[in-house]
Amino acid sequence: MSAKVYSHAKHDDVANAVGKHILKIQDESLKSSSTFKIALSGGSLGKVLKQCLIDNSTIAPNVQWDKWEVYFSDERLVPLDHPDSNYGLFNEMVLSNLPASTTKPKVKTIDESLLTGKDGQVESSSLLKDQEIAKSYEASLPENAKFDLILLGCGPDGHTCSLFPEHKLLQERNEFISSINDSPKPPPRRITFTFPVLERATSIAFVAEGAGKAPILEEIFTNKSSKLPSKLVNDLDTGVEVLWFVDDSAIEGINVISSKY
Ligand SMILES: O=C1O[C@H](COP(=O)(O)O)[C@@H](O)[C@H](O)[C@H]1O
Repeated sequence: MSAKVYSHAKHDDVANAVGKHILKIQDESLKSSSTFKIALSGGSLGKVLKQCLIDNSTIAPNVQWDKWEVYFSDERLVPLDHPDSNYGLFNEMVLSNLPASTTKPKVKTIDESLLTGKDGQVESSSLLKDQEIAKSYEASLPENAKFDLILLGCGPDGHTCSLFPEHKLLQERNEFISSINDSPKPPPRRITFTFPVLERATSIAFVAEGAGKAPILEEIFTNKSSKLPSKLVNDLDTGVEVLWFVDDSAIEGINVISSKY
């Protein structure tokens, strides 16, 4: 299945399209399950999520928050209230803006207690500690690490989750969640979904906006032999649907077929 690209001129329309897709997969998933299992990313996605899930008066009332199980496709190994935390971003943008009467979703975060030493201070990097955090997060994943929807970002270097170009984690086949302590983008200590999790998903949706993303999108969509992590997601042949939600500036001048969602 090849990746489909949905492009809109304005940021608001991109956010609206992302929101419509989330509702579509939510509704389909809830026909056969009591919960909707979604994984989120950090970075620029936070703003998009606020716009579609909180501010959009057509979409917001149809989000069945009480049935959502929220995970993170990658997480930075920092306290949950640290500005670098992907959970922290989601909390700031979305959770903290939910009306008080709304039943909150179940949100699976890293076990923050594993970050700190006996004195309560965040411990400096330790491979074993980071592996323990990854194992503990893996234990909280849905059965068979199967997600209904995974929302991804694409960094200007083509990374997605915390899977970076040419990093050995691109080959990981034994773990669903791996730790990385040499992330080229700060902070260096993170945990991340691996390809076996991405392969099992029902739907994967990238969100990438701005002219700054155009050079990397050009490589992803026009260089057939590229091994960039986001391109490897496009190439998955496990039946997972892969969609891209972009603005026109992110694909300007690129030979890629796009439509409106
Ligand atoms: O470090 C990260 O970066 C990617 C891409 O972020 P963006 O701001 O360029 O959209 C993000 O998807 C990932 O979750 C995050 O940890």
